Amino acid sequence: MLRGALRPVIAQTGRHCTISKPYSHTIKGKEQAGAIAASLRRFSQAGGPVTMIFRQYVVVVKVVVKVVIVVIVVVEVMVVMVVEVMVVMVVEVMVEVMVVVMVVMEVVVVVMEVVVVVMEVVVVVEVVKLFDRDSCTYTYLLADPNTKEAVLVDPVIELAERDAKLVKEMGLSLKYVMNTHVHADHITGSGLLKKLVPGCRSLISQVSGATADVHVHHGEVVTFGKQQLEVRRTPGHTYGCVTYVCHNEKFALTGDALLIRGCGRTDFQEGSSETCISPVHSQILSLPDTFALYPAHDYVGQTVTSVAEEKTLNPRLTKSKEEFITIMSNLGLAYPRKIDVSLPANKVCGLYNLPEDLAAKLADK
Ligand SMILES: N[C@@H](CCC(=O)N[C@@H](CSS)C(=O)NCC(=O)O)C(=O)O
Repeated sequence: MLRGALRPVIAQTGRHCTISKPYSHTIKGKEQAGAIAASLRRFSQAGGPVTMIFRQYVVVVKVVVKVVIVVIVVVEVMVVMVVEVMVVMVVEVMVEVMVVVMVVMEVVVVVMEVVVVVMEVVVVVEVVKLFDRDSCTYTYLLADPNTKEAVLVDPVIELAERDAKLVKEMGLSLKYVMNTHVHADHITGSGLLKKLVPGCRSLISQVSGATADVHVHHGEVVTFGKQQLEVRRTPGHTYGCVTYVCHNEKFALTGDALLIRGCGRTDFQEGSSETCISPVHSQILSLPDTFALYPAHDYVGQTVTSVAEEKTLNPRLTKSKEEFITIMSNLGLAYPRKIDVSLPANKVCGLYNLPEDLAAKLADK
């Protein structure tokens, strides 16, 4: 279609024909254009002043169109190439990033696996509970399974051989034989165990006033293998009472300062109901609720409690100081049967003024 292509035809008055306005026609194809051109040519030869420039005009338009098409094709090809190159580069970068992320994740997984294995191997403390039916005393054997180093807390002299046998059977290296306080109801096994298990050392708080190889103070840490027990003063039952806290494994050995649903009596050995309740709250019941609490005695068969339980259910320690003092002055407990032999013996790790059978046992070793 070449609509308007003849507009520039110049029309002037001729001899045979007058074209009074610009010729405007739609030409379809070369044949029609040729026919019109021929008729105009005849008209011109007849004297009509016609200038035919439409052919050139069509040629120019065709060339321009072809150039434009070529340019479009070239641009199209270039754009496709550039896009392809960019897509390839982006995909390559994404693949590389994903590879790096996967490598990092694998490293993190390996590190976490190592941490879990190390924690399993290092952090666990074996707690073995031993019981003396006569005095209702709990003795605790704590061991680091990694290094095999162990400590024995609150042993009873009559059962020292049982404890020494267990230590040997378990292949443990007994570092300390220790007490939470100077006991009034039984003679400690510390002295005899030092003989039965050579190399172990006796340990008690400085403020207890008892002799021992090692004296500890409030805030100090007792170590065995990779394990630690923090020493916390909890006076009240006796002046020298301490609690041993194992933060790693979230438990505490409370001695007689806190018993399950009760607490140690305060009517002898510099005991004091006035000073008892405050340290029990600040040093034991201030631990996280989930901490397990292991007492030195239980008279009704209970074995373990927790901070949460005792904070809410202990019938003595949940009371006000005044109510607590009243309760403690009315316990009506009988004087401990063995107090007269226990106290002097325990002042020297169970090595003084022993009953005949125990003295003989000790002499044999
Ligand atoms: N009957 C026992 C002694 C019982 C006793 O008095 N236990 C003490 C801890 S050992 S000194 C205690 O504090 N008890 C508190 C309680 O509420 O029971 C014996 O004769 O050995």
